[in-house]
Amino acid sequence: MATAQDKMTRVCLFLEQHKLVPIPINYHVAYAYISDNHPALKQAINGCISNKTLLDNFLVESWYNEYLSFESKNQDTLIKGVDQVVNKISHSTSDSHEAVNQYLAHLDSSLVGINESNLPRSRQIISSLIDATYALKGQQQQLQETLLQAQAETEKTRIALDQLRKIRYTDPLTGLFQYTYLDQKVTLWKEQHQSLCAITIDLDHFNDFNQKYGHLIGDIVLSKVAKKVQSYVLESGIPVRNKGEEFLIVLPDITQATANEIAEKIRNGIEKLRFISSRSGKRLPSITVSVGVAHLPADSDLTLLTYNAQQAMEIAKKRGRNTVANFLN
Ligand SMILES: Nc1nc2c(ncn2[C@@H]2O[C@H](COP(=O)(O)OP(=O)(O)OP(=O)(O)O)[C@@H](O)[C@H]2O)c(=O)[nH]1
Repeated sequence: MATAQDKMTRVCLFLEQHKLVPIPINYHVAYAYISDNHPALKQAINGCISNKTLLDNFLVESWYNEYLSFESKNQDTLIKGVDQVVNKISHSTSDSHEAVNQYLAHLDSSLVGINESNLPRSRQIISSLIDATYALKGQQQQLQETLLQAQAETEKTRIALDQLRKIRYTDPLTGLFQYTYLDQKVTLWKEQHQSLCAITIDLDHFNDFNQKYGHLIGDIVLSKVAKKVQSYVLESGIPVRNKGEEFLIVLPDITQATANEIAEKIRNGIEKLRFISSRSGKRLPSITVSVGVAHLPADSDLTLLTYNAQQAMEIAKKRGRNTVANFLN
C-alpha cells in the first residue's frame, strides 16, 4: 500500500504533469485520483487524459463538485428529507380535512333524526355522534403528532443547512471563512451603522519559502498562520482568507488604536511561531507578516475598506516588512 508520503509525491507529479496550480481543490481531486477509491472520478479523468483534453482549474472544480463535494451530496439528501416531511404533512392535512367534512356531514344528518318523541332513537344518534367526535379527536391528535415530527425534522434540517453553509463559505486549507461570507456579515454591520476596522496580513517572501521548502510545507505553514490569526480575533470580528497568502480581518465598532494593538499582537504572535520539518526534524525559518490597518466610519464600503487596508500593508512591505502600518488618508 502506498504510504502517505508516496501518495503526496504522486499527487505533486500529477499536478506538475498537467500544469495544475497547487490550490486546495486541485490537491483534493488529484489525491482522490491517486488514491484510487473513486472509480467514477478516475474514469472521468482517464477519459480526458486519453482524449488529450487539457485539464484546467474549471474542469477539476467540476469534478470536485460532481464526485467529491460533500456539500452537493448532502444537499440532495436534505432536499429529499424536506420533501418527505412536506408530503407527510400534506397527506395528514388532507386526511384531517376529509375527517372534519365527514364529521360535519354526519352532524347534519344526525340533527335531523333527533326527536323528543323518540328518545331511544335520539340516544342512539347522540351516542354515534360521541363516537364520531372521539374519532375526529384521534385524527387531530395524529395531525398534531405529524406536525411535531415535522418540527423536529425541520430543526434537524436547519442545523444541517447551517453546517453546509459553513462548509460552503469556509476555505478548505485554513478553515477560515472566505471573503464572500465577510461580505454578507459587513452588510449586516452596515445596517446597524457600525464603524469598521480592517487588518490585512500578508506573509513576507512566501514565494521564496515555497520555492525552498515546497508547496506542501507552504500549505501547512499557511494553515498554522491562519490559526494564529484566528486566535487573536475570537468573537470580536471575522478573519478570512482573502487570497492566496493574504488574510483579512474586519472588526466592527472598535477604534483604530485597538485595531493597531490587535495587529501588533498578530504580527508578534506569527513571528514567534516555530515550524519543525516532520521529515528532517530540522527547524524551518520563522515566518513574518506585513500588516496594514484601516478604519472607516459607519456606512462605509467593504471594497474601499479592504483596499485601504491593503494599501497600508503595502506601506509595511516598503518599510522593510514584519511591521504594522496604518492607512494614511
Ligand atoms: N503553499 C501555498 N502557497 C501559496 C498559496 N497561495 C498563494 N501561495 C504562494 O504565495 C506566494 C506569493 O508570492 P508573492 O506574491 O511574490 O509574494 P511574496 O513572495 O510573499 O513576497 P512579498 O509579499 O513581497 O513579501 C506565491 O509563491 C504563491 O504560490 C497556497 O495556498 N499554498
